[in-house]
Amino acid sequence: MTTPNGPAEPGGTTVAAPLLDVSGLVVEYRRDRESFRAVDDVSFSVPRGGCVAVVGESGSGKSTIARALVRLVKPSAGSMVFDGTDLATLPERRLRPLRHRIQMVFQDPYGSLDPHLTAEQVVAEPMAVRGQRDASKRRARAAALLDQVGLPSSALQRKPHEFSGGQRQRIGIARALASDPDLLVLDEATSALDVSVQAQVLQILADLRAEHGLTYLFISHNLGVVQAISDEVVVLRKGRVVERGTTQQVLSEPAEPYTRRLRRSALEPALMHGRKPREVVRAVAAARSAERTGAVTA
Ligand SMILES: Nc1ncnc2c1ncn2[C@@H]1O[C@H](COP(=O)(O)OP(=O)(O)OP(=O)(O)O)[C@@H](O)[C@H]1O
Repeated sequence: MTTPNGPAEPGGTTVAAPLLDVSGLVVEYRRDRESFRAVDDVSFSVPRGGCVAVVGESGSGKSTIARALVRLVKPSAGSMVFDGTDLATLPERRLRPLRHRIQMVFQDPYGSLDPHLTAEQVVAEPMAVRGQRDASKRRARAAALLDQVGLPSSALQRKPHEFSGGQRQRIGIARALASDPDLLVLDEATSALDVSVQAQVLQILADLRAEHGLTYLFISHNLGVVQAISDEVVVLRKGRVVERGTTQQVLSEPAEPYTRRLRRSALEPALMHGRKPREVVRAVAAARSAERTGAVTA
């Protein structure tokens, strides 16, 4: 028997269906007239309100999974069931009403913000697209969202080039929230930021998740950052999942040599459980700096 939330277990308890269930996903690109599998039989699921990280070296297929989810590329096999609907095979016209529910936040906020619009207009735009005709309501909500990501009201009339990288990323997050998404796909969303700013943005993301019950798919090559934000980790290598589990388990006792290598490059001293995002990110920075200067870290 199933319920709207998922199958009922014997004894009457309900197992909540994941918000996103990716199964046997294959994405191929054409290269030199041949087909190349960038994502090869990948399966994982993201619980409602959870944060699952996809980690792996450059070229392992992380962004391709994100692109497939918003159908910038079409999978050649497998399913991506989002809240009961398989996005992999859905015709475009049926996909359209779902699009606002999955929002991407990219690495380079500058490239994705219209330079001619003010911060307020950038954040208000998705509301107009979704049919909010009342400009004063759009403006009020944009101001509230920018406030939630820690930008002052004096920021409302400024244009993207007048902001720092971290502030621009906050605007990108506020804009994503303006669509009322269920799932945020964060593709290296903090990678371009310096460490203390990265910590602030991670803290904002953690707070927003707690407050709004948002669900995150967090794509990153940085295990320190992943440890700060995610509950579960999927480790990708050459398009295939090599390991998965809770963040604590995978990062503290990686089963695969590949994951151990990734972990070493993220610097083990920084892997300290139970710490707040900003503490972990600072520890990563301190360890990196110590490594550069040859100092020994505890
Ligand atoms: N449009 C494309 N056409 C052909 N090959 C592509 C295309 N986009 C990505 N690839 C290849 O697919 C593989 C996976 O790329 P992808 O960008 O998903 O990796 P990634 O793990 O996100 O890497 P990075 O961390 O460097 O962004 C790589 O070998 C890449 O060169």
